[in-house]
Order: sequence, then structure tokens, then C-alpha cells
Amino acid sequence: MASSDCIPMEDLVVLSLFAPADPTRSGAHVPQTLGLAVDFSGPSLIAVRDAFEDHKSDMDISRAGSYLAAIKKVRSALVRRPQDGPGPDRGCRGLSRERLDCLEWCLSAYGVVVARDSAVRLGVARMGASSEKGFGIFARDAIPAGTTIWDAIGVMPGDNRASHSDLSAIRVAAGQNQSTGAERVLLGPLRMLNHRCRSFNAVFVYEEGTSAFFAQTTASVGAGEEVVVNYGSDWFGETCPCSDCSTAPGASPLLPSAARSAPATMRPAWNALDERRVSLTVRTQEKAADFLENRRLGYENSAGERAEKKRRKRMEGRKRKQASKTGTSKLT
Ligand SMILES: C[S@@+](CC[C@H](N)C(=O)[O-])C[C@H]1O[C@@H](n2cnc3c(N)ncnc32)[C@H](O)[C@@H]1O
Repeated sequence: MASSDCIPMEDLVVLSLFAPADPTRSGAHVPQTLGLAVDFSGPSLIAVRDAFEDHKSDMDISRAGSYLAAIKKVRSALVRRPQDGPGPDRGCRGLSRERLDCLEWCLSAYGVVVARDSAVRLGVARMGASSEKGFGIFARDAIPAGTTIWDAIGVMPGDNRASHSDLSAIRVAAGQNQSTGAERVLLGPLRMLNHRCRSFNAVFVYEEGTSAFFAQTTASVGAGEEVVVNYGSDWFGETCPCSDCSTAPGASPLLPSAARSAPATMRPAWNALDERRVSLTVRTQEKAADFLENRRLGYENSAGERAEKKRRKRMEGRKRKQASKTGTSKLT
């Protein structure tokens, strides 16, 4: 997958699903890491939002097959062909096959974090001492330490040729399926992870032989808390804006040597962080199906617990209703 196809499609999806209805409105929030190819006034933004809304109710992330079928329907709704007869022009008719594949991948990746029962969601974060707003990744429910957050996937395209703004730059690590040491841009919801020098609660982890990576929690993350990683000491340099640095003036960012004293179990992840790893040649649907399946396995218990909680609540409600009915009939 080429960066020139991925970057504009990803920005289109992010803006369609997460930005306010009118992103040109002054003060409206837009992602900080937008590429340069987004046309705010184009019809596609609204088309993607509408098509996604039409099929959102069919997107059950606990069932990979039907989830992906719903994503396919969104794609089809966006590319009405001349032979489909009259119908609304959704604005994506002219897109190349490559761009449509990227669009579909982005919809399937971001659709997961839109779902109400995903482990994380995208939200607006205020960062550091400045009141600057950006996107961030937040836990919906508490996430224990050592959990891989499958819901927020990140991938790298096969090149880094397209011009982009301040997108995350990631270096391929040994063992991944792209040329070692190459620099790539990061795509997918994981690119919305923000940085903290010391009080981070997650690290990046990569999948060997792929271009994929995820976050793994190093500490428990409370419900509603932001998931944050340490980008490495050279990302912001001397003028780190993160809340750790701005609330403790003069404090220096975490050094790589400090990172190496992390618990042994976390070392592989730290080494990967040092190398600025990652990549999974975007195997679109199969990969998405895989990661959804992993997600299902990883979160089966918590989903089961949530369902059980709901069931108990319903039962309690019924009992209360019954009790109040009995109470009423006794009085009359
Ligand atoms: C990988 S993106 C994170 C998502 C980003 N917040 C957004 O809305 O697109 C990295 C960029 O986010 C911003 N950022 C991340 N952590 C930050 C922090 N602690 N304080 C200020 N800006 C931060 C910087 O602009 C950085 O280049």
C-alpha cells in the first residue's frame, strides 16, 4: 500500500467520523496530525459520514465476519457505479481501486474504536501546559496492566513518499516485513496516542513479520483515562510540552537508559520502542479479520463480564418493578 493512497484516505475517514460537522468553523477541533491532502469542502467527507451512519448499527465488533460485511456495504454505498442506475452521488466514484482499498481498511480500523463496546475510544485531549487540543486515545473501561490493546491498530504503508504534516514517524524494526531501518508514517487509530515523559501507561508493541503494531499497557489504566506512551527522548527534544515536563520545570524527558531498567517482562517492548519499530503490510480485510478475532479473544472475558452485569441489572430492575407492584396491590 502506498502512502500517497493511505494518507488522504485516512484523513478523510478521521474527519468524517470524529471531527465536528463543520471542521472549518473557527475553533473546531481537527486532528493535529492531518496530512496535506484533505479537501474540507469536498462532498466525500459528508458522503463517508452518511454511509457509515447508514450501516453503523450492523457493525458488531464481537463478530468479525458481519462487522467486515457491514464495512463492505459502506464501501459499496460510496462507489455507486454507472450500471447501478440513478442514485445519490456519494462523491467517491472517481477513486482508484488502491484508494478504495485504503478507505475500506481505514473504515474497518476506525470503526472498531467508534463501537460502544470497544476497549478504547478517540477523544479530545488537552495537552501539557498549553491549552492546545488534539486527539487522544481513552480507555472506556479500566484496562489492567500488561494488556495488549488490539482495538487501536497502527500500520505502516510500504513507503514514505507522500508529503504529510506532523504524522508519527516510525522506523521499521528487524523482524518486520519491510526493509529494516526505513522510516514510515503511522496509520490507524494508534497514531492518535499522545506522549508523556514519565507518567505514561503504555508502550508500543509490534507484530513480527507484519507491519502492524499496537499498544500494551504497562500500568493499569482507569476507565476514562488517557492511554499515553513515551515517544522517546528525541521526539520533542529540550522543549517537551507534555504535562510531566511542564508541571515540573527543568525535568528532563525519560532517557533511554531509564527505559531499559523497566521490568524484564516489558523489555521486548522497550527494545522495540528504542528501535522506533513497526510495520504490517496492510493486508486489508484478512488482517482486519485477524485483529478483530484477536480482539475478541483478548476481551472475551471483559465482554462476558459486561453482559453479565447488564443481565443482573435487568433482573434487579424487574424484581424492583414486581416488588413495587406487589406493594401497591397490598395497599389497595
Ligand atoms: C502521534 S500524534 C498524536 C495525536 C495528536 N494529538 C492528534 O490530534 O493528531 C503526535 C503529535 O501529537 C502532539 N502531541 C503528542 N503528545 C503531546 C503532548 N504531551 N503535548 C503536546 N502535544 C503532544 C504533537 O503535535 C505530536 O507531533
